[in-house]
Amino acid sequence: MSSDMPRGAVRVTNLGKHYAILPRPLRRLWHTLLGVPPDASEGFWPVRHINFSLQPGQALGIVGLNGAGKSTLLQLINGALTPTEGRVETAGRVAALLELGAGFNPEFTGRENIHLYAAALGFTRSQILARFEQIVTFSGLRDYIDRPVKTYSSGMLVRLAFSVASALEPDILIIDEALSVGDGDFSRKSFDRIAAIKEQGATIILCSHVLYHIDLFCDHVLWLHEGRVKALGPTAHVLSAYRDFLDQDVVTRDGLTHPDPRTAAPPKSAPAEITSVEVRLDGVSGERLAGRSGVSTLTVDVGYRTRTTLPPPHVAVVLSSVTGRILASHDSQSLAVRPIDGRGRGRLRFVLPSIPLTRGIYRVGVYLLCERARHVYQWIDPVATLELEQTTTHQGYFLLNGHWEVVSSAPDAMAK
Ligand SMILES: Nc1ncnc2c1ncn2[C@@H]1O[C@H](COP(=O)(O)OP(=O)(O)OP(=O)(O)O)[C@@H](O)[C@H]1O
Repeated sequence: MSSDMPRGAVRVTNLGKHYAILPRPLRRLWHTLLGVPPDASEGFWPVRHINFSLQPGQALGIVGLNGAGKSTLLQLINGALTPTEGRVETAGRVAALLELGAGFNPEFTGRENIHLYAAALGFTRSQILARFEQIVTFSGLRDYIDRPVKTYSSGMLVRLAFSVASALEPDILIIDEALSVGDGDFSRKSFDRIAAIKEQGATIILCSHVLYHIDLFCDHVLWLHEGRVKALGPTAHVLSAYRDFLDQDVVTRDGLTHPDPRTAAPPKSAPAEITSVEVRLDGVSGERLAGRSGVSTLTVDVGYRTRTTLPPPHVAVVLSSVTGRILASHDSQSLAVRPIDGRGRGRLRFVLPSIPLTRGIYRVGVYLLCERARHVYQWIDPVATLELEQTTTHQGYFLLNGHWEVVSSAPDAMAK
């Protein structure tokens, strides 16, 4: 905690964490018996030379491949890990949702853990009691609150951890991916709460492989690569560079990370799911469709089912290159009404006339989103591939909706 910083501010200076690796048993014995610290060459730095600062109310996204050091960095910021070099300064109350249930004592009940967690953040007993009902209600764990948390499923732990962390008016909220582990309905509520906490002026640090969420919530992004800062800056700039990197790396990366699993089944308790998709190009339906650039009409019909108690969801159609880079998307937020029948079923159609893409192969993906288009219930990407032919010589991905005009037929003055 630093006194010269306003509440919600974060300052990270030359931060690094070193882990010793002592592969040979004899050397391990030597270090253990004599207490000799290993030198820096005998190990590795999961993160090093990290510098950034956040003003109150800023939202920083952290991206990077698996093993890039994201979780290590978040744990250092939260104080769960001690830096080997450099320092972290924070001002105000820091709440973190790191690994599943981190910070909970497994032997204690949910109720006891809520009290412990809140007390550690500086709340008095009466302040905790005033918030207790709200925490339990939000978590949906009333029937389990007096059971030891070691009996909770991973989804239940996430619910409890998020409910506590977010109810305690944090000045700084740190979230590590964990929300994707919760079930669909809870994730949906959680994203609304993060948005509300952000609107109240808290600083947010969010690590996620789902770039859509980073794009939605964060104004700045830090891209970690092999423990070092590869880029740090406004979201649009850094995400664009990171997406380029993922595109180039698509072959070697495959299977190592999961920023774009091509098809995501909804969790078992998903409140909404895609029930049917039909993609047509000039009236012909299928998974591999041929058409004409600037001429053909793309139609995508999406059927979905949702709980009748929920507001109707949104649907988005995403067009990507063959490497998976998103070129354009269009969601149903422009539709004021999205009727669902008595069983929660609905169907929407997206129509794209004179498809404005140049010659090439493109993927069509379909996404089902919550009513505010924050939480993704399910996506299928690709659902179809388009192969477009073109008679003109225009280059790039998009056909520009422009035209040429003759300004003058006089000879070019420069030629004189
Ligand atoms: N306690 C530890 N001892 C030794 N190495 C560790 C320890 N914790 C993490 N590491 C290593 O540090 C590196 C960074 O791990 P970290 O979990 O921070 O990456 P990450 O970017 O969060 O990855 P992911 O996206 O898979 O969660 C990895 O190589 C990991 O194996």
